[in-house]
Amino acid sequence: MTTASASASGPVPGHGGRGASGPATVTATDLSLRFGGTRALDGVSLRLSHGVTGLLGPNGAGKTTLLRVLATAVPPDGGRFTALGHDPGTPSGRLALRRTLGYLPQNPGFHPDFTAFDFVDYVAILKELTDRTARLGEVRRVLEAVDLSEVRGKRLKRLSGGMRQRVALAAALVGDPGFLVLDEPTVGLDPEQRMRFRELIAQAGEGRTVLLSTHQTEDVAMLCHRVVVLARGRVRFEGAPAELTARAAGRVWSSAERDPNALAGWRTGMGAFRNVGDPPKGADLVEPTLEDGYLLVLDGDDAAVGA
Ligand SMILES: Nc1ncnc2c1ncn2[C@@H]1O[C@H](COP(=O)(O)OP(=O)(O)OP(=O)(O)O)[C@@H](O)[C@H]1O
Repeated sequence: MTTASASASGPVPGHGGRGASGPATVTATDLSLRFGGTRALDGVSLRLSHGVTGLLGPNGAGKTTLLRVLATAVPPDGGRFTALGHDPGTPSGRLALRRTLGYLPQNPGFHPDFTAFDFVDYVAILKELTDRTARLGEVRRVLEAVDLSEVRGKRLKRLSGGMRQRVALAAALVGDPGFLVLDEPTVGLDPEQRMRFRELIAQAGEGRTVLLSTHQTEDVAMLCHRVVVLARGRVRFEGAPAELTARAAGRVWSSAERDPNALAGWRTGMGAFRNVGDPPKGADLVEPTLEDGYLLVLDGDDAAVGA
């Protein structure tokens, strides 16, 4: 298995097999989970393979809940899934899966007085790396992989938000997991940090199954070989990013005023309105983006929230 040990500089790689879809490594069937009257997951079925799959969806779509289920943090009420050949429905399968899982939760819960090294070492201990020499070597390796060797002795409260996100990624990479679950890891990063982070995730996706939840359609366009769109606890789309973009072919147009018949419309930096939906006759059609396809896959209400 390739590890994420390359330098963090340079462009985001179009890593091997980006457009391909290999054999399924994670298969979920009809997953459901309710919180009181809320159906956070309402019959989610999907298949993941090696490489980075993006998970898009508006606020409250169920993304974090799905990631928590797949990371075995919470059991589903219904349905099942297998990951890397393990069935978390059984105690032994759950333990085996946890041993090969890397999870970057939405709020990693850092102890601010830990140094970067101590935090990752603490995670390594929790991940049962019992041989001290091997464990410390692994901590150094993952901190090097995310380009943080130089600040490993700094307390977390003294690191920037972007550095802390990289510490969280390093913690998720401990033990070379086969399945990496990342919940909005690029949130709050500035554009340069986001590019560096995307490269790290792309590297992590080589030879691994990575599921990445994000609100950034550019994250998906730049590093994912597959994309799943979730809304109201259901899968609305599963396929290649180019297929999602293609959904908007002939359905995006520019106009001087907002088109009231458009499903969604917004003013661009150039002052014109960009509309998605069913264009009127003679509309000034423009090239679609993945975001347009995403908005079209969500219907009216969801699109308003998801934009
Ligand atoms: N522990 C909980 N108790 C009650 N309701 C919950 C709980 N966790 C999630 N929910 C509800 O389940 C639904 C899905 O929430 P979830 O956090 O999975 O969405 P999300 O797509 O990750 O949203 P966001 O993009 O805002 O992070 C929401 O309606 C949320 O309020």
